[in-house]
Amino acid sequence: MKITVVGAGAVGATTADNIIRRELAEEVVLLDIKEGVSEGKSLDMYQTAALLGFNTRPVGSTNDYEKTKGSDVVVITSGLPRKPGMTREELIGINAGIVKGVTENILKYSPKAIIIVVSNPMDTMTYLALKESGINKKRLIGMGGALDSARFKTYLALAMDVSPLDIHGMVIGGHGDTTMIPLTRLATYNGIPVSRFLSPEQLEKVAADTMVGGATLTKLIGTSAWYAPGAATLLLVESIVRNQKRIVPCSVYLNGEYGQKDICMGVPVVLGRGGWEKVINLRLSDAEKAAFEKSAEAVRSMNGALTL
Ligand SMILES: NC(=O)C1=CN([C@@H]2O[C@H](COP(=O)(O)OP(=O)(O)OC[C@H]3O[C@@H](n4cnc5c(N)ncnc54)[C@H](O)[C@@H]3O)[C@@H](O)[C@H]2O)C=CC1
Ligand SMILES: O=C([O-])CC(=O)C(=O)O
Repeated sequence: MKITVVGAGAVGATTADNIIRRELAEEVVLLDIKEGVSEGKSLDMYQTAALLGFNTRPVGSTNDYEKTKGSDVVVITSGLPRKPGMTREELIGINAGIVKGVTENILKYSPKAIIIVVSNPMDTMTYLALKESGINKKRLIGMGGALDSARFKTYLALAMDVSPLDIHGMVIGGHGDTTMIPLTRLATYNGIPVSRFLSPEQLEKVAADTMVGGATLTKLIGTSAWYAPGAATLLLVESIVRNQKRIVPCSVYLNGEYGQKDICMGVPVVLGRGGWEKVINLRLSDAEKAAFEKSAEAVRSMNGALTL
């Protein structure tokens, strides 16, 4: 097994570090355009092997795609992160060019790779990568819902003062401050609806905090988050590589599912060795359906800004 992570910045390096610690591959290639950075970070990570006890080999590459040859899974994190006060959507101008170029280069050397897109605005970048590459839709997966769901569970756990491990919940829709849909009605505390423990006002606050989860961290840190994004990306990679068939909300190409066509946005999918293997159809309430439609409209209008 060989995995490549493009972009050795905050999210890319954290993702690679998580992957090597879990020994998900023999080799993990970290590629960046900045001279020496991916080589340096890979060597730094490898120096933890003797301390932490793993055998995966991280390899750095300054924009040399030959080194990525034959990768089974590729994670694309290259691109600008937002600054406080910005939306993810404002990154489209620069990141579209980066994601397009990176996808082309990756597929030249790893034509069979499963590609996970992290760069923002993620739903539109996933759509772009799919349209430009023409690869099988099941091999293109956008990471957003895994992170948003982790934030949702964290805020629920904090409000209830319980362990996040006992909370189940999902966020679907677009990965944007106003487009994500925390499914409060379906969230449970080990199978018990969370509405038994929190008031409607408390649940509304949890949902609102979840939606601006990324913006809150960007304001605090000065750039966007990386620990939870790196861990959420690991969840996708692990389910694929180990064929775990986990259900994870991911941005995938919809062709009629959830009433949407020709769009990538977040829905629960089963992840295994084939990529996203099937969409899980939730029975949404009328209000949730309306929120999904509104979210799709916003994502679609962002996609309209692409020159395909
Ligand atoms: N989908 C999600 O849930 C999340 C998405 N993101 C997005 O991920 C992206 C990366 O964020 P950070 O790692 O914090 O940014 P960063 O600035 O720390 O790292 C980005 C890296 O990409 C590299 N890069 C730029 N152009 C490249 C190219 N053509 N080829 C290879 N490498 C290139 C840069 O040199 C830099 O090292 C941003 O677009 C951010 O908005 C971040 C967190 C969560
Ligand atoms: O907030 C951002 O711009 C980065 C991101 O997508 C997230 O952390 O959810």
